[in-house]
Amino acid sequence: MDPIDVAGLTKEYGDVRGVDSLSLSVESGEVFGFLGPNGAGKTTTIRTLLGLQAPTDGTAAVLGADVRDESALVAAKRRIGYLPANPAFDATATGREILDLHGSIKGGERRAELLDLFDPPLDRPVREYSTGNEQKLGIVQAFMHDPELVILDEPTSGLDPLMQRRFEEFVRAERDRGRTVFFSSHVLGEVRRVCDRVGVLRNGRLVTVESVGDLLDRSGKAVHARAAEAIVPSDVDFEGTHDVEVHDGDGDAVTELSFTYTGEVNRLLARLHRFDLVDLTVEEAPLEDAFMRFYGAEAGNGGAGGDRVADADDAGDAADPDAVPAEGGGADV
Ligand SMILES: Nc1ncnc2c1ncn2[C@@H]1O[C@H](COP(=O)(O)OP(=O)(O)OP(=O)(O)O)[C@@H](O)[C@H]1O
Repeated sequence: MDPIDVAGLTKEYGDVRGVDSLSLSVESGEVFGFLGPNGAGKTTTIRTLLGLQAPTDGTAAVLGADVRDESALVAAKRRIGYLPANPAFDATATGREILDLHGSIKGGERRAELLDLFDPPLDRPVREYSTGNEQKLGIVQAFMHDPELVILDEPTSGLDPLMQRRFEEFVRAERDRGRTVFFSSHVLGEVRRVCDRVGVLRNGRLVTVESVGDLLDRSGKAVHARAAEAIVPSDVDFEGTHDVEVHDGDGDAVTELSFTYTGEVNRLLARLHRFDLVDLTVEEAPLEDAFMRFYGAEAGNGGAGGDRVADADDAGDAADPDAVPAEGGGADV
């Protein structure tokens, strides 16, 4: 049985369908990215997988435990790490107290190692934490009991670039240790760097599941060339070229040329060989282009230079029942 197995999962909030007939399997030892525009149903799916809300229809199982079977799920969650979208830790507790509590419930054999990597200020109360420090505490909390499966809702939101990269490296190393990681994201760069497969959700429905490699192949190459001769778009109208743009060049170039190419690079070079080129770059096309096709019109704009495809709508999750409680009880974290 796969670590995450979902079939026909539907979650309705009154008239609103948060997730609609979702079927998905996440395989052991893979990093699976869960993407979609704001309101697509990512958090709904994740909270349902953790048993924090009951499905309206369909089935879902994590590490073999049916999410409707409370005792099986409580047992399975000891082997699962979870980071909610907005971790609502007890604001009066220090980071150390929160980790102590979590450790007493689930264990904490990797706590020191994780604190070396992600170093929240442990002796300060969480109410004094910045968003990024709270997120770092959440990451330590999610991984410190060395879970087999880790489910993360936008794990890098609020992290600075150094910490984001550290997190990516850490997740890749976890995958290499055979761990399974499922996380939602709006950040295409991290998805490309870390994930083996991605699923894209839109309006509660899964629109695609594919490997990142296949997505990149389909996205093609971004080609930029500068030529010392006049070139018109029809000159590069050969198989595999898309979105050709031609501009007047400056300096030693007469023409600046750019297009997307989906095909074999050797064939491209053979075709370009006849031009008097002064410069040529062939690089991976931005993944945004592929994702925008799936996201559709309602998606936000990734923006120049950025790799977020839609801004996270931090609506808040203050009443998150999965937050580590302040004191006593709360075995089901
Ligand atoms: N508690 C709730 N009550 C009513 N509607 C809800 C509730 N939670 C989510 N929804 C609705 O369900 C749909 C899916 O929301 P969800 O939060 O799962 O999306 P998301 O993909 O996580 O979005 P984001 O990227 O903005 O975090 C949205 O239409 C949302 O308004």
